[in-house]
Amino acid sequence: MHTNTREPDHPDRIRSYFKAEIPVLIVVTVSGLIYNVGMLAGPYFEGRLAQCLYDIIRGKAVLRDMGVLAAAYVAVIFLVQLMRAVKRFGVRRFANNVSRSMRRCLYNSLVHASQKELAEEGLGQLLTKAIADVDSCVEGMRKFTTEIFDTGVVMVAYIGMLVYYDWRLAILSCIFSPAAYFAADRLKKNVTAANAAYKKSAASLSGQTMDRIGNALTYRVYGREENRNEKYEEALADYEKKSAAANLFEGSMTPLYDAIAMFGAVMVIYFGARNVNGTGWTPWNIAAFTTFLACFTKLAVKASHAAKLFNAVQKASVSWHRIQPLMKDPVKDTPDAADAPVEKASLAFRHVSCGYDGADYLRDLNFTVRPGEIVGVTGEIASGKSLLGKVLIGEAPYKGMILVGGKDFRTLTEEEKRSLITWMGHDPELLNLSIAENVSLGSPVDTGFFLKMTAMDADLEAMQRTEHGKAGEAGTMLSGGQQERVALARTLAHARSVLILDDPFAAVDKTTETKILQSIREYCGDRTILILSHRLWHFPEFNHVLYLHDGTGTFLPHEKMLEQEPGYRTLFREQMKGGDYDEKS
Ligand SMILES: Nc1ncnc2c1ncn2[C@@H]1O[C@H](COP(=O)(O)OP(=O)(O)OP(=O)(O)O)[C@@H](O)[C@H]1O
Repeated sequence: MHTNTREPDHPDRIRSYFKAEIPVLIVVTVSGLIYNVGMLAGPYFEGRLAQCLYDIIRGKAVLRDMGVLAAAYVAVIFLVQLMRAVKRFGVRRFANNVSRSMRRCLYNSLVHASQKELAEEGLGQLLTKAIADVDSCVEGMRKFTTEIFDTGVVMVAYIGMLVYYDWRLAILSCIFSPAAYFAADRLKKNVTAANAAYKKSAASLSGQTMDRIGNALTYRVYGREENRNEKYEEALADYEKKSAAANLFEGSMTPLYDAIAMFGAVMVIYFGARNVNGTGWTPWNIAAFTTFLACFTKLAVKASHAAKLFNAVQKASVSWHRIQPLMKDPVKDTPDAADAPVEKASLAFRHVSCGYDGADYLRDLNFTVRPGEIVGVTGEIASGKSLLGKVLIGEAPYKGMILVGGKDFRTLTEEEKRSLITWMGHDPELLNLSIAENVSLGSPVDTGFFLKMTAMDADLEAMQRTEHGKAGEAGTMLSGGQQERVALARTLAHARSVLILDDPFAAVDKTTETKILQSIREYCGDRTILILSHRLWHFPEFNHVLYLHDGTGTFLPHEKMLEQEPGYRTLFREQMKGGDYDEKS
């Protein structure tokens, strides 16, 4: 959708969101001031009308005076209400714009969050919680902006009016509002706690829902549906309970504040009557009494809103603190990488150690791969092949030094990393688009060429489909091997200087593997290539082998590796006997 809104300069600062909306906030301020100061017209005219009626009865005024007063009243109220509509529209617009900015920021942040982070928290939970927090934060900002005028400005105006009429009675009658505030403050902890519990429960419920949908087949096949249903019902019951508690707290606050604040009304009626009788602090007529009482009643109602505002701001600030770490400057996509020239870049590891959660799974890796070279990386299961790839896309931490094209990897920006390194992981991550769109990702590339490179052209022909056919949700309209080859075509279509392919041939037969590898060699002539694989068929043709074992790596040409590393020798010989390969070729 087209929008004129400015994005906040610092998405992690709440002030920035207000700053980005200054034009809208100016409209809100002007209309808000007119509306709220205009609210005094009500009590003022009501007082004047009551006085006029009294004067008519006593013969001191005529009906026409009443008519003029009433007409002026209606005109002023019309203007005031018009300003109210303008202000409301402005505040809504402000809230919508902020919500859009925050959601965009959140989406960007989640898209760029590390796989590890997402896997640990659970995407469903993270998303639901974060969206609920954005909503509650924006709602707090909206209420704050509204109430600054509808409550703040108008309360000051009403208090000014009360002081003007009788300052002593003003103090006496208003003392009850702070008491309502005090009650609000005492209760805010409960409101916050009930809300936090409600959000946690909502997140857990959506996690369970996603789990139930995503793993439906597994539950059915293994007869665990009943079990899951029970868990789901439990989560649902918990959600209902927490949601009711949160709503109850919020809903019961306002009547309580109103009741406390209304005590002041008793003071106004008692001491006001004395003023009219001439025995109070200030001599009053009927108009003064009516205006004072009307002002006071409106003030009391506003005071209860102030307590509500307090709760909304409190709730918003709790939510804001939770989402603030996700509100980062948006990571910009690289300008079409498929178009940018690919520079030759070597890859060098110098005393690199890496792992997860502070542990070094691999230690002291040292090797250099030059442009045009292919290195086969292998090792036993869970030896750290994928870890090596993850390090090179910034998904796993490392110590030591990695040089890409002579530049320290650590000092590269996200954009620079993406313009140098292309990675293909285990999960094809196909989008629910056409096969061709999955390859191009919007870049003007010859998708047919890359699909041919990965031998997908023959499959499409056999299926009597074209590259413009759908890949299905997460690629489910294709077989596992086909999904992998579409993902490989995508990687090749966007290949930069360094290409890391993590198990690219896991689901293809030997003939196809040979054919694809041949195409890669021809197309990727000057690129630096790392093939992480446990299939060693083509390793003798590679420039070097990196054999991962015992928490470190040996880097040698294949023949030397066979001589020096008995583990590698065994792996290779086992496979050459045909044990690990299908023998379709
Ligand atoms: N996100 C993670 N957090 C913590 N440990 C992890 C994580 N991912 C992998 N590991 C562990 O790191 C080790 C290396 O895993 P990795 O996937 O790199 O091995 P691999 O050689 O590619 O395995 P395979 O041959 O099965 O593909 C394993 O012990 C694994 O359990």
